[in-house]
Amino acid sequence: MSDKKPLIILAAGGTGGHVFPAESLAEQLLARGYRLALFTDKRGAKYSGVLGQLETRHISAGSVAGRGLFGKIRSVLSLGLGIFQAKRLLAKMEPGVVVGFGGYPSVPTMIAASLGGYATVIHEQNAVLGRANRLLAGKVKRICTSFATVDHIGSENEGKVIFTGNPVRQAILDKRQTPYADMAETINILVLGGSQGAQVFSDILPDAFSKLDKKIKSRLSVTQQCRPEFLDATKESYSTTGIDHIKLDSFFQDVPALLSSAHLLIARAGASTCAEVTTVGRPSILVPYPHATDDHQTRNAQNLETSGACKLIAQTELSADRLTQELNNLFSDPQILTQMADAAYNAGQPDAATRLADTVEDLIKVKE
Ligand SMILES: CC(=O)N[C@H]1[C@@H](OP(=O)(O)OP(=O)(O)OC[C@H]2O[C@@H](n3ccc(=O)[nH]c3=O)[C@H](O)[C@@H]2O)O[C@H](CO)[C@@H](O)[C@@H]1O
Repeated sequence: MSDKKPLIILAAGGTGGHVFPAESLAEQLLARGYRLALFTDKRGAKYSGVLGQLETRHISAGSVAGRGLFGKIRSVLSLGLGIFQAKRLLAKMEPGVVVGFGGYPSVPTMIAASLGGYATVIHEQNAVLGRANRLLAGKVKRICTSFATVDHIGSENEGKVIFTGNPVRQAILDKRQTPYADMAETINILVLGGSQGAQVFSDILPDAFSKLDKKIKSRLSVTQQCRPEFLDATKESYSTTGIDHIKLDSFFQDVPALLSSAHLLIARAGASTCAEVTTVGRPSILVPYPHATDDHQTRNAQNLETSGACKLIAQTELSADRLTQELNNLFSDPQILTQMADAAYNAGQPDAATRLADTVEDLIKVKE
């Protein structure tokens, strides 16, 4: 048998949520001496970081849920072409394992890989199996999950499930060592709305903060991500609140540092946000984006709520008064926040990338 380690193919593309875990796994596998290739669609052609350095093949892909009859026909044709392209490439490249990260760009490669009898793994970032992964679950060898409980896996697939967690970037992992800070003077509140920002936080938070008990309000320092089109209006709303320390931006580059110094995170419940707040171990109020596919953000947040790490407030129940009440309660007894911070830390999965890499490696060993 040759000493050369087998090639591993990563099938990923689309939004950051599907691409970040692929990046973390790539770093782990390269460090273990594996050769890697990336199969992605045209939109994923230009990745920075480690994925950008991999041998890359473009595979035709189309959303299975294409719109209208014409859209559906085009999607099916793109998918068919993608399966054909992937099948030929796989036969030529002979990978040891093929790993998919959800999203439609991964589907043709994963279908071709399972039809070809290759060892296959999918990783799911949310607490509900996404549509693409649902299509693949019955066909692959392993299903790696980011949460302890995940919907729509199907009882027939339970035996393949490995709870690895959702890998986060190294800068977030580095902050896991920083203890939750005492609120001696300033209370740092960080507000994040996912990668796009969330209008609801611009609409409600200035009012909610302005009504807080005076003793709490005078100590507040708020760092809030806003959608770019609401930056000016949000600034205006804060101008009458009497809160001196307000920092607004449409996207913060230093989330690891901001999260680490936060006493409370108020955020949407996207997969990476949930993974990051638990890795660092900070308490949170999560308001799931109500239109996420299959309401997966609510299920993500429920997983954290069950472990005592967050307070979940549905957007339909979110009002300035409700939030003021929650915040007054939380900040009047800092022990609650400390307990939530501990619970978040305990729910964190800092070894997610390692466990994902172990799962891939184990499949190679099984094959040998
Ligand atoms: C609206 C929507 O459907 N969002 C989905 C999208 O996540 P979406 O990308 O919206 O949200 P996530 O929470 O997964 O990721 C946000 C990322 O942006 C970073 N960040 C955020 C704000 C900022 O100012 N700076 C910054 O760096 C966060 O640290 C995090 O790493 O894909 C996820 C994974 O499938 C899903 O769980 C989400 O439901």
